[in-house]
Amino acid sequence: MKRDSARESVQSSSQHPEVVNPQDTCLETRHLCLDYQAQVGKERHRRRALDDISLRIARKRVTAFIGPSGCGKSSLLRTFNRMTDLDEQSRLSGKVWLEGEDIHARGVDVPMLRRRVGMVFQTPNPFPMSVYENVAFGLRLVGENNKRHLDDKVESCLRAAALWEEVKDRLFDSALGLSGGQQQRLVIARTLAVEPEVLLLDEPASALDPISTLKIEELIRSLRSRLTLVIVTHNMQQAARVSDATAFLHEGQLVEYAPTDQLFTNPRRRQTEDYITGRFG
Ligand SMILES: Nc1ncnc2c1ncn2[C@@H]1O[C@H](COP(=O)(O)OP(=O)(O)OP(=O)(O)O)[C@@H](O)[C@H]1O
Repeated sequence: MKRDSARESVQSSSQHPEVVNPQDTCLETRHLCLDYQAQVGKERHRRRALDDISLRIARKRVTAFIGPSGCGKSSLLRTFNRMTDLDEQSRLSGKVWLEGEDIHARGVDVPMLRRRVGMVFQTPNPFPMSVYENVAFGLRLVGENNKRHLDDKVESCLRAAALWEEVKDRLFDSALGLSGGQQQRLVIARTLAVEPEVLLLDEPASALDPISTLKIEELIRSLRSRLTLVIVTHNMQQAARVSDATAFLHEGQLVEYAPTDQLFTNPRRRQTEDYITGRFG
């Protein structure tokens, strides 16, 4: 399909009402573009990482972003808690709403936004302190020092992250002594402690062995009763296993967005089909 015609048809369906109803929407982007400065030899050029992305993310569901390397998956994820602000050279245009609130509106408290929209990265990054203190960290930061409350919260977050049984006898040991998979679940427990509404997961299992990966996938499924999850993954089987809706991106554009079973069994666009059948990417 010619790029222009593909783009036109994508844009005409870019609100994707069939995927997510307005009343079920947690996050929404409209005409979102992200440009950054690329260094080419001695010169700097503006490049586009996200090109006119409009989509809705359903509340208390798992949404996956898939696509070839460099297509903009992580950039899109990072716009949801304004992590893209950290690159002062990049420019964002368009809108992002969280529960109907414009996250770029004047006066938005960005640290509070990042509490509401937590993030977990590819490489587990526990703090160099005990398992207990990792989970209690965010709570202490907001002034919670009551030991009973902290104990209860640490336990409930470790249970929610499916880690309690494995660490209950070593709560005061260093978190750095846990396996990679346990560290990643600990990071998720730490993020849950401040009660985010959204959890962004950027390739959360790609550094883990298959059994740890399975545990993370089970955890993701179990957390959707509690919050909204958005996952970036290179692994299409993983997207198919864990997500309710999947967005396929290519060269910064949203090519197709559909319920996951539909996207993988009956993709509407040729580019999606080529990607999921391994013809490119
Ligand atoms: N601030 C930036 N500076 C330099 N390049 C950037 C910046 N932001 C995005 N890019 C580029 O934009 C493109 C999209 O990047 P992004 O990390 O979002 O892709 P991705 O789909 O997540 O890739 P991967 O699967 O390899 O992680 C890449 O070519 C990346 O190098």
